[in-house]
Amino acid sequence: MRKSLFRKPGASQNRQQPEISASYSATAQERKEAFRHIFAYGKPHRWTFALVCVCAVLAILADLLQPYLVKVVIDDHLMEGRTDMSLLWLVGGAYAALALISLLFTYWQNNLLQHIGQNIVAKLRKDLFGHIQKLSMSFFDRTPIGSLVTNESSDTESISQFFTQVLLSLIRDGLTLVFILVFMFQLDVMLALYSSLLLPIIAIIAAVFRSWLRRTYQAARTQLSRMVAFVAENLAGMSLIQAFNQEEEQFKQFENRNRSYWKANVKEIRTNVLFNRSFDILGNVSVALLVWIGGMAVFHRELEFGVLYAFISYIRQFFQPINAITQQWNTFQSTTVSMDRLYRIFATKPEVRDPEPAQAVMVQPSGIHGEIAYRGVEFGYSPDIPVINRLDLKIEAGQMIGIVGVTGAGKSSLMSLLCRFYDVTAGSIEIDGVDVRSIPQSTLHRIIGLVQQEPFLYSGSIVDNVRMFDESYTREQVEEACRFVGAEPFIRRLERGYDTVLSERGSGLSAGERQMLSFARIVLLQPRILILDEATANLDSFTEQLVQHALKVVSAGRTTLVIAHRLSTIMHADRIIVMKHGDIVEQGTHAELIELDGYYRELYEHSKGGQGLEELQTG
Ligand SMILES: Nc1ncnc2c1ncn2[C@@H]1O[C@H](COP(=O)(O)OP(=O)(O)OP(=O)(O)O)[C@@H](O)[C@H]1O
Repeated sequence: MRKSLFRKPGASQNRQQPEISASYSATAQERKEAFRHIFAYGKPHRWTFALVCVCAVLAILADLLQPYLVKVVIDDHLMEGRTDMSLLWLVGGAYAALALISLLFTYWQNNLLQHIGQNIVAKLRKDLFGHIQKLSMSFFDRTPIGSLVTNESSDTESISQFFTQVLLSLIRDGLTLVFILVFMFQLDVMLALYSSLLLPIIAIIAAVFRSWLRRTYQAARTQLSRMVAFVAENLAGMSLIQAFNQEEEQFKQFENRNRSYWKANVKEIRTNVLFNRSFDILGNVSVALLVWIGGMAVFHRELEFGVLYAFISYIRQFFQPINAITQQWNTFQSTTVSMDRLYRIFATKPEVRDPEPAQAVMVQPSGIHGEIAYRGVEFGYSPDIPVINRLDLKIEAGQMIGIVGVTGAGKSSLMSLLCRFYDVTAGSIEIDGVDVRSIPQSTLHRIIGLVQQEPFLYSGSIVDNVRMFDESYTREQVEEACRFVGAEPFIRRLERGYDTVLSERGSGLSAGERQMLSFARIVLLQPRILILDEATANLDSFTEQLVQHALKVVSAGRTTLVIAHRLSTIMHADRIIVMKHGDIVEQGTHAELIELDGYYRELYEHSKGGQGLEELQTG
């Protein structure tokens, strides 16, 4: 059973909890919690992390020893005028071995790290999806689906980048810097001190660029999400755009967004290039100074030539890790935003919760009779706007009840409360005398079956859609259910019959056909209570007859509540409930209500007059 049945997309008035959006910024305490929560994902991999560190250290040492070896050859061999080749061969071999060691350990380090990253992201995605599935409808009311898709895809990916890139850079590049300084001081303290003067200059450049880089990065991300949101909305509403001939206007709007994104991207790239080039310039200036100062020292025989060579190599390598760490700053920025967002979802507790085991009433779905009682029920999506006002209603087991009322009267809300998509703010709802809040939700949702106004079909075969991918139901059972509700003739007409793969949301079928498949689901799942939000789409008279027949066979023997948009559906209901502004204003059979000459009759006459059809267009 899908929880989204009675959800009005974007209709939320519930603003008790802030929406989880890209612009959300966490408090220091929340950020700390977010870090702790996300770091916990790395904990099971701590030994692998340790191995990564070992690999990183070995690879760095192998890299940094190479200039040192050249220094040995220059100072101890060439400058000494020695002609014996054995040392040259030895050092050459050692150089090649170091290069190989560096390659191997870098490869292992990257492999291990990617393995950790993928494991973390897979677990995070799984946990997030599982958690989102348990959240209440109120959460989905205030959270755009697009942003949840982003959470599930790019936010989890950015967390993985944190473990694979940011952490690695901090470890590898941080260690490289330390080792380079150690090597330099070990070679010549004076030159090392001169070189250290670079550190404050580097720090100033990094600080200046840091905020600039962050701003341009964020601007580019904002423009990208604007463009993605625009495309998503447009694709979803393409039929409307075409029907209203809005393609050109929408294209212009897209072009504007596309251009803004392009501009922001170019700016970001330009800033990045400028930043990298500043380091390059600084690196070249440092080498020039080193050549000058060191050259003078070599000239005066105060410094060995090999040491100068090694220094020049080290100073060149010095900028690489600093550059890399600063580059990772952007990734780190987006990671913290993602961490905040994910943590906020994980910290959201379902508002509708299962009863504590001690208070739970363990009913058997098959043993339920289907008697329903609303007792003094009050409800509102936000505390200040009541939707249902102290409502009392008793429905006998096995009855068929029609619910009518103008749009916004509260019909769907009444049904959502029965399914516990939301909890009542006062009063209670009982099934066979048991408060629905005492029944575990998994049991409750097996007791109540839903047929939506726009039945949701998945991309998959007809068989899978009817059995909701639950393979404990056999194909024969599915076919029998479809035959039972009269859906078989139209299924047989499809090219691949029961194996026809439906496109997304079942768009290849008519509204009536989709409803018939929903009825088949009910026959298969056998809930004791059936809620039907009848399709408003004008069904052709043949399909309408089929749907009517299906409803008749499906509702037999179970308590059925029909939110009626067409009078023909509920004229023969045992009782019709007439709702207005969250209250039941009239109830009785069709004949009684017509006789009463009240609100129902008014609606009836109005619909007849307005449409010239025997329909009650209430929805
Ligand atoms: N998810 C929601 N968040 C906030 N308000 C909502 C939500 N769903 C419905 N409402 C509001 O609650 C009131 C009752 O809506 P409800 O959907 O129950 O009416 P309805 O009689 O079923 O209408 P319709 O026939 O159009 O489906 C309306 O004012 C509606 O705007």
